Amino acid sequence: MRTALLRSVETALRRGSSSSHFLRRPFSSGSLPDRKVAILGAAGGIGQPLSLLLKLNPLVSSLSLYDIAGTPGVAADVSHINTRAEVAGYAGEDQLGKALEGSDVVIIPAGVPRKPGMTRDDLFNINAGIVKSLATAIAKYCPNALVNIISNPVNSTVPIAAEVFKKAGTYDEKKLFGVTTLDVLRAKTFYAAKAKVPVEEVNVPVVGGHAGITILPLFSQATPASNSLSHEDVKALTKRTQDGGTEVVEAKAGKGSATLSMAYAGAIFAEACLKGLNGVPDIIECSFVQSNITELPFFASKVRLGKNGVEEVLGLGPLSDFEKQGLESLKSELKSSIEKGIKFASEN
Ligand SMILES: NC(=O)c1ccc[n+]([C@@H]2O[C@H](COP(=O)([O-])OP(=O)(O)OC[C@H]3O[C@@H](n4cnc5c(N)ncnc54)[C@H](O)[C@@H]3O)[C@@H](O)[C@H]2O)c1
Ligand SMILES: O=C(O)C[C@H](O)C(=O)O
Repeated sequence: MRTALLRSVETALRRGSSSSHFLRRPFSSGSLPDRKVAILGAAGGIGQPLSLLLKLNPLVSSLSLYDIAGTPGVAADVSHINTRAEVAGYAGEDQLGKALEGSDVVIIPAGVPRKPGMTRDDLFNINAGIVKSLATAIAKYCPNALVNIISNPVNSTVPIAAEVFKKAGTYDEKKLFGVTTLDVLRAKTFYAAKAKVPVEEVNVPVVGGHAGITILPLFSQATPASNSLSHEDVKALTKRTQDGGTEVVEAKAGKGSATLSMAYAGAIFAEACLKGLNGVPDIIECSFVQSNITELPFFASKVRLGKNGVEEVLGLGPLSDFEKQGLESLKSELKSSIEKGIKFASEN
């Protein structure tokens, strides 16, 4: 019974990952290297299911769960699952250093989520300070870790972390990522339903940023290609992908934003980082990173992950006229969100 359940979870997880090795070996770690993953905000709506998914991942040997409160309970709970990762819970700022020391990957889902009617930028006033203080601790305790930022507004929180690391003298642009994987999952899911193709075979790059029109799915590059989609269909799919987060926020009616799908997306992206660190070739995911593929200093696109983090930021590829227009329209909002983050980090 347990085996059958685990098998179906593994199969689902494997299908979701474009790099397709998710949880292939749930119980045997073989000769896998030791890898410590820290989750900051681990007691939250995303943090808890993300902790569970990483506890199931054989690439993780040590799972460090940090939050301002509640993590001893989450850690005790997931630690009873009989998989490789040793779990430790840390609560409160005085334990943050211990939580971070020796981490290979740090994932940050700490901070407040949206309520209906809010934009992601409305979270800036609270979350900017949270990300800044967590980035300061990362610079001190695990400056070589790959950092995966989930906390919104991602278009600003990633530049904030970059500034903090620059000030601390630890910045390595290859190691800082804004997690945009959920945009990709949404684009894949919505496209598969409309184009009537098997969802597990679909790939769609999503570029730009992570808020409203800055989220730009490139359906002209979707595979398998579909010639049954009209221009109106592509416009509607684009809009639904851009509004995917809001769809969940409204459905949750004040109880927060995407948590379960985000945990899954975060687990896929963290696994891609771990595989890259472990030397697995051809690991490609979309992420919001320092970039020179446009004139903007940070931009989401496909990136190749490797032993040092970002090995290569891949270009946009051929765009349809509609996508070219979308790209031009997103630039001013994305630019000002990036500048807002940089300004905050340099003034505070
Ligand atoms: N990148 C994305 O695609 C994406 C998707 C969904 C949600 N998000 C964002 O993720 C964030 C978290 O969402 P959630 O639903 O899990 O929220 P939540 O309120 O359920 O959980 C947030 C957790 O962060 C903790 N926290 C607050 N300050 C902290 C600090 N200084 N150090 C450590 N932990 C701290 C809280 O105690 C809480 O447990 C939000 O900003 C949300 O907008 C991003
Ligand atoms: O929409 C939100 O506020 C959360 C997240 O950014 C998402 O895309 O689900």
